[in-house]
Amino acid sequence: MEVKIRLRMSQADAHYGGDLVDGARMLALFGDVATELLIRNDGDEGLFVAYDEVVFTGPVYAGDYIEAVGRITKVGNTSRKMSFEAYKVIEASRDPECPYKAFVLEEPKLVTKASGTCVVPPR
Ligand SMILES: C[C@H](N)CC(=O)SCCNC(=O)CCNC(=O)[C@H](O)C(C)(C)COP(=O)(O)OP(=O)(O)OC[C@H]1O[C@@H](n2cnc3c(N)ncnc32)[C@H](O)[C@@H]1OP(=O)(O)O
Repeated sequence: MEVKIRLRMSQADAHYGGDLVDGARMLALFGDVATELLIRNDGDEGLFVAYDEVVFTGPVYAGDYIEAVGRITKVGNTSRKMSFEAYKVIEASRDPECPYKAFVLEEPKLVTKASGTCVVPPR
């Protein structure tokens, strides 16, 4: 089972110079993907206990469209190990002369990957 969320990074998501979005924003998306995976798999929102890897592979800017995907990779007693990727699928213009231009990417760009573990109540 795979869960996918797609959304546009708004001006309110810009946190650093040049409208760069905080990397933690991608982790917030992964938290929502994890929650949906747990609801579908276990009927419970669960709790995120730990990430064992987070890699930011490309910048995200206000106006970019991001797809966050995740899946459960290992089922324990109460633990559910998961992997996640975030892809940029539409890129906002970085040209101040053409601020409304945007580009559909032929190939989605991997911007963040991660893996971690959530915990659900025992069955
Ligand atoms: C996804 C959510 N809907 C949204 C969120 O992100 S919630 C926000 C952030 N998370 C929290 O606020 C949770 C805070 N943590 C807790 O409340 C507790 O740590 C916990 C309830 C999540 C776990 O309690 P704890 O007593 O630590 O757990 P254990 O009984 O020791 O272990 C339970 C299973 O989890 C495995 N495990 C524990 N720690 C780790 C770790 N660091 N890395 C990987 N796995 C871990 C442990 O092995 C148990 O697995 P099994 O039951 O044997 O399968």
